[in-house]
Amino acid sequence: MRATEIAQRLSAQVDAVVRMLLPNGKRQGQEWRAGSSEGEAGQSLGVHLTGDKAGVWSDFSTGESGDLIGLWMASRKLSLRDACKEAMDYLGIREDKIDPPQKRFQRPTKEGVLRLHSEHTAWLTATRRIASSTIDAYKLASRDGWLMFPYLRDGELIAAKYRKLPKSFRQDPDCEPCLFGWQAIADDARSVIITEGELDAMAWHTYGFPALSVPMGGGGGAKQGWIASEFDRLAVYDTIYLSLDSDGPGQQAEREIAERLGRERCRIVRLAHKDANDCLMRGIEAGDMAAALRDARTLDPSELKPAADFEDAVWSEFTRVDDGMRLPWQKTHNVLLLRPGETSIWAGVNGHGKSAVISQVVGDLATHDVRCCVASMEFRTPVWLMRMARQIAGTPHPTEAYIRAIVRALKGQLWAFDVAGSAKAQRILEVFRYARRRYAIELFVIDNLTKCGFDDDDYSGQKRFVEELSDFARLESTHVAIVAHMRKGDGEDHPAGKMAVKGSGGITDMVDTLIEVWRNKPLERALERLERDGTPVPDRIGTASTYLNVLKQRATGVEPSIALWFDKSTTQFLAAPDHAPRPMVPFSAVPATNHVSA
Ligand SMILES: Nc1ncnc2c1ncn2[C@@H]1O[C@H](COP(=O)(O)OP(=O)(O)OP(=O)(O)O)[C@@H](O)[C@H]1O
Repeated sequence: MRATEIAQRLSAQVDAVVRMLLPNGKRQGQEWRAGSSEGEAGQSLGVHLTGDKAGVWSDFSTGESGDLIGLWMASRKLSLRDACKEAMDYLGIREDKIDPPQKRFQRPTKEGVLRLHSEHTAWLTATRRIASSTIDAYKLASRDGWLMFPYLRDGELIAAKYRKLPKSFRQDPDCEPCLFGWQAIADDARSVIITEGELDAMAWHTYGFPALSVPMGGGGGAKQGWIASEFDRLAVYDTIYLSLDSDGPGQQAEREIAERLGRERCRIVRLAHKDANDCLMRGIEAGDMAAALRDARTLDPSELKPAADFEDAVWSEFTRVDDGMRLPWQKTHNVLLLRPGETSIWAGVNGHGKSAVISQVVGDLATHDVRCCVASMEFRTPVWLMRMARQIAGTPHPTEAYIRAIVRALKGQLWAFDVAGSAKAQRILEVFRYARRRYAIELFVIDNLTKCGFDDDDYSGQKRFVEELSDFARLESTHVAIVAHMRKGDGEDHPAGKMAVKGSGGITDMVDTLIEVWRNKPLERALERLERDGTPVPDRIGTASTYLNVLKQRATGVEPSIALWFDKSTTQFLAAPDHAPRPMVPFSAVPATNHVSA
C-alpha cells in the first residue's frame, strides 16, 4: 500500500497515533505539541489534530515537516518501508499476497572486484558526463577489465552487469531479476524514477534526481520479470516516474509496468532526447529535466483511446487467427479455445468429471509454459495437486522421484489459492487481481462456484460474482474458468443442457463459453453387465466415456461435442479409443536411475 494512503488512514486516528509516537507531548488547542520528533515535552513540533490537515506536522526548530508516516519514520528512526510495515500492522491492514515461488537464484561472487579503473572513470565522466558523486553513490567497480554495475539491495550484491568499453556486455548468469540503483535511493524517498538502462539512472542522479533502472531493457513479458521480485518494495511509493526510451520497446515496457504497478501512481516522463543520458550528453539543463518530471502524466485510462489508434488493429481483425489457450487434445484445437479476456463455465452433474477434466487442462497448460492459478475449494491443495500430478505423470505407478520432479517443474507456472472448504468471493477476486498483476497469470480456475461463500439459494450473489469475474477477465486480459454444478433433471443418462446449470440463468448469459462435462453412465452400466455375464469386454470400444458438449462459444458460435476416453489407471482423458496415456513432463526431468517404464 502506498505510504500516503497509510498516512491518510493514520490521520483518521491521529489522537491515538501522536500519543503513541510523541508520548510526552501535550494537546494545545487543535494541535499536539512536543519538543522534537524524539517525543520529549516541548513546543517546537506541532501536529494538526483536526480538519483537512489532521496528521500534518512541522518542527520549527529543524524545518522538518510531513505526514504521519513521515513522523513515524522520524520518531522511530525507520526507513519508509519499515515505517509503512509497522504502521500497517498498527492499523491491522493485511495486504493481498501470495508468496512468490521460492526460486533459487545465484549471487555474483565478489572475487576480483576492484575500485573503478581510471579508464572507466574517464569514460563515465568525460564521454557520458556522469558526475563523480553519482559514480560513488551507485558504487560502480571494475572487474577483469570490465566496468561493473552492481545490483545492490540493502547492501547485498544480488546481480551484476558488465560492460567492456566501448560496447560489449555480459552479466552473471541465473541471478534474480531486480532493479539497479537501490544503493542510491534515500530511505525516506516517497517517489522513484525508473529508467531503461543503468547509465540513464545515473544521468538522472547527476541531474539531482536519484533513479533506478530495469535490468533487461524495454519490451514486455519476460523482459519485465523483475516486477515479481520488486513488487513489495515498490508498493510504498506514491509516485513512480517511468522514464523509458521513446521507442517501441520503451513504450511497451511503460504500459506493462504501469498496468502492473498501478496506473494511478505511474507517471510517464517525456524527454527532449531519446533517454536521460542522451539529454545529459547533449547539454539539457537540470531545470528542463525537473520540468519533464513536473509535466509527467499518468497513462490515459485504458478505456479512453482515439479511434485512429485502431488502424492496424482494425485491419488485423480482417485477417485475425483466432487466438487462445488450447486444450490437451489436438482435435479440439480448431473448434474450442480458452481466450484471454473471456470467462468459461465447466458444468456437470455431481461426479461427472468436471474437476478431473479441468485438472488435466491446467496440468497440460502449466507444463507448456502457461501460468495458471487454481482456487480449488473442493479438495485440500496437496490433494488436487496429487490428482493433477498423476495425470501429468501419465503412468499408473509413478515413482516418488518422478512426482517430485513434476511438482518442481510446476514452479513458476502454477499457483494455488490455498483455501479448502469455502472462500469468500471478494477475497478470491482480490487475490486473483494481485496474482494477475504480479505474476501475469493467464488462466484462473475456480472449482467450484458454490464454494465461494454463497448460500445455496443465493443466486443473485453468485450471478454478481460471475459478472465481477467476467469484468476481471476482460479488463486484465486473462481467462477465468469456473466449475459449476448442474441439476440432474430426469436422471443423468442424458446430457442435461444449458438450462440445467444451477443458479440464475444470468450466469450462462454472462460467460463467453459454456461446456457441459457429461459422463457416459449408460455405457459404464453396459460394460459392467458384460463383465458380470462373463462376456469378454472389448479392449477398446468406440463409444466415448466422457463428452465435452460445448453449449455456447460466443467468439465463433462453434459448438462441438468432444468425445473423450477416460483411462482409469492414470485418470487421463484421451482423444481416441486407441490412444495411450502419455507423460506431460518428460522422464528426462528425473535422474536416469529413477525412471519408470510407461
Ligand atoms: N468417464 C469417467 N469414467 C470413470 N470415472 C470417471 C470418469 N470421469 C471422471 N471419473 C472419476 O470420477 C470421479 C469424480 O470426478 P470429479 O471429482 O472430477 O467430478 P466432479 O464433476 O467434479 O464432481 P463434483 O460435482 O462432486 O465435484 C473421479 O474419481 C474421476 O477420476
